[in-house]
Amino acid sequence: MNVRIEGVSLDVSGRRLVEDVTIDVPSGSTLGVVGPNGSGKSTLLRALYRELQPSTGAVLVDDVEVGARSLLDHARAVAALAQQESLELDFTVREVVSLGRHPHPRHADTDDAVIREAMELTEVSDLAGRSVLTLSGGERQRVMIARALAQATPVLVLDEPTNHLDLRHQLRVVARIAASARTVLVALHDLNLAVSICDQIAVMQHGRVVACGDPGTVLQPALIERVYGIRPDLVSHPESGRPQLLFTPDLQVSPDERQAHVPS
Ligand SMILES: Nc1ncnc2c1ncn2[C@@H]1O[C@H](COP(=O)(O)OP(=O)(O)OP(=O)(O)O)[C@@H](O)[C@H]1O
Repeated sequence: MNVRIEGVSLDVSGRRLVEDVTIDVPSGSTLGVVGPNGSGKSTLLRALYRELQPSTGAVLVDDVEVGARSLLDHARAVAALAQQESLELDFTVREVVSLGRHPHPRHADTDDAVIREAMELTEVSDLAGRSVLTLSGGERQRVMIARALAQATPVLVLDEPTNHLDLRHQLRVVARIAASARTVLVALHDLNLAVSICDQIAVMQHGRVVACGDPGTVLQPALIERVYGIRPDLVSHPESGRPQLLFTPDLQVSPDERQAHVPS
């Protein structure tokens, strides 16, 4: 299913947080949404999973406005991992993942196979019988991703799925989801991961998309410096030839700033 975000503006509590965003996400492709803290990534994605209604414009999934579908039909089309999912119930990992099957008619064999596959991809099968209340941050995050996968939707919205994930899971889990047949919209902070796994990247700043397109073309040092205030060096990956960004930490601290951080 394709996704089209068409002239979308979003207001929350009387404040415009996203302004006039238009992006086409072809069926089966992955869109990375990047940008500094507070640039509007989560707010934009919330319109995809119907937590926010556009003030102007429309979000279309498979050419149908998301608000025009019944909640059940929407849940069969779009699954989402929000940034702050609470998990306070004393459920086992398998029970939480199986919640993803809720929008579908019960079919034990299919449900088992889809749940098993989701748990394998996110590498939580070994945790199946554990209470989610006992999990580490990264383990919980992988369970929440597995729940979204178990919903088996053609469109997947992931808001910072790499939160809490270690290097292996950042590189394996999220990359494998992006490579799947699903249409994926994913907010990411790691620009090198975005370059590696996304078909196109939208860069947000102050609620607007300031650049969108092929990752290698969009993520140029000058644009990154303008948006983030940090200038990276651009190199080619020695094996894939893909562009990679090298960042140098800003270690220059003035004596005054250094003093300000010392507790008295
Ligand atoms: N309910 C709200 N009321 C008022 N302002 C809000 C509300 N929710 C978000 N904002 C503001 O909207 C802006 C965009 O927030 P959003 O969460 O979309 O940013 P983000 O790009 O996802 O940031 P981050 O990288 O920190 O997750 C921020 O300035 C935020 O403070």
